Amino acid sequence: MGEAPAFFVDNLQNGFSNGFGLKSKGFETFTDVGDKTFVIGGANSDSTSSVGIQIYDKSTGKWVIPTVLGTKPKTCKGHSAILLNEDRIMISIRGSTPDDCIWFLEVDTEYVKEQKKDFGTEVVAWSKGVTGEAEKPVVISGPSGVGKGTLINMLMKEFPSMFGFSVSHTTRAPRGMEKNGVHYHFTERNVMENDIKHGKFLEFASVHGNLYGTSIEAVEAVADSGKRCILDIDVQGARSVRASYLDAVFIFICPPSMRELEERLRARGTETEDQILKRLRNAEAEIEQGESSGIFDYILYNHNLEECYENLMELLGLGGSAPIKQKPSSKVIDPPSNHSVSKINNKMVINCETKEVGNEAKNLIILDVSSLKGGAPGRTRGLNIHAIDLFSDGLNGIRELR
Ligand SMILES: Nc1ncnc2c1ncn2[C@@H]1O[C@H](COP(=O)(O)OP(=O)(O)OP(=O)(O)O)[C@@H](O)[C@H]1O
Ligand SMILES: Nc1nc2c(ncn2[C@@H]2O[C@H](COP(=O)(O)O)[C@@H](O)[C@H]2O)c(=O)[nH]1
Repeated sequence: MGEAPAFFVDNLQNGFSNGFGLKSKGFETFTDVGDKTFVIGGANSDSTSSVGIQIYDKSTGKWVIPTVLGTKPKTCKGHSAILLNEDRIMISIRGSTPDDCIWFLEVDTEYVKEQKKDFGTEVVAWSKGVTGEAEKPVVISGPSGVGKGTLINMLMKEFPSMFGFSVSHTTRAPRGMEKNGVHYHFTERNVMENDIKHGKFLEFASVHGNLYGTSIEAVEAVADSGKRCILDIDVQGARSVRASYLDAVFIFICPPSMRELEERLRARGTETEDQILKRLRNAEAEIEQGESSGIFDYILYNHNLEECYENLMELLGLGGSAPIKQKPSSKVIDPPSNHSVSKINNKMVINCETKEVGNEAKNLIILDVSSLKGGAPGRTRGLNIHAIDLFSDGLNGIRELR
């Protein structure tokens, strides 16, 4: 398979000779993939934002700074790197928090290949490794004023440990009671457009004259918390999500009539007359698409709120006695700063040695990577983690971490 060895570069100081003519700022790893060497850490990092990446192309003898996509790890005080399946590098971050220590840098996955075509540059993409799998997100769409927010609030109130809301970005101004980061991330248009350009959004659309969008991070953060993600987005957004990597359930909420919709919008009292008229004009096209476009798995009619809520719960498998959701156990994996990594078939072995007076202990963390799912630009899920404690007198115990 031509696996590259795990490299460790400890305590490198400025200006060390690394054989590449690369000025080191410390903590780089070098991973060969074909005729490219991926240098991770130090040299290209701007010290505050993230771990830097440079590529040395052996066939041309040139350095390339790639376009870097996905959620990036924060600057770290060292890491180890090992190549997985010739298309991604697994990185374990030293001395990191338990839920932040395994990362993947995709260098030749399908996603990266596609992005290379779009950008016309070298591209690499980060994703964070997490254990377990996420439940299918639920996309809820429907015309403005139909009652989407009301239904979602009821669901979140009744099942707070089960559902989490995907907080969208928008360029519209906050309404009276709306809080930044809770109801929306209220954003300047140029900032949002720049983030869209850099691939941070799962979908976005111009809705009633403002820009709205779901960031990849908003959806993944809910899944990370062990909850099922709910998205409240318009029909254009639902179409984009349908075409994306995200496997979701799509529900369209329909009003009993246009007249009733108008009454609800007016009674809510949050829009100006012009805005109400604009929303009502858009509603007609949205209802037509919601009912006929094939985007949606289910249509719910919100005539009577309680009935509609019952039907929504039924669809989500919460009818009758709802299952009690157990929070997934926290993933206790926290490699110390002096760990090393090696690869045996589909298992990554992180070797964490601790030397105390009179007691030499070896702690092996085994990462089974045979069932990885997802990946950049979201998360790499399905890591399976076990820890083995070896003491000087031999095998002491195996702890199942999940
Ligand atoms: N079945 C119903 N019968 C009567 N009023 C309802 C019903 N469902 C919701 N409403 C009311 O209609 C108004 C609009 O509801 P809501 O704000 O939830 O709509 P929305 O679809 O989230 O709108 P937007 O897309 O603009 O955010 C609210 O005042 C809400 O209380
Ligand atoms: N495509 C997206 N549509 C979104 C998103 N967040 C909200 N919305 C939709 O916008 C309208 C108006 O919302 P309002 O809060 O201004 O009343 C509504 O239909 C929402 O569903 C998003 O991230 N993407």
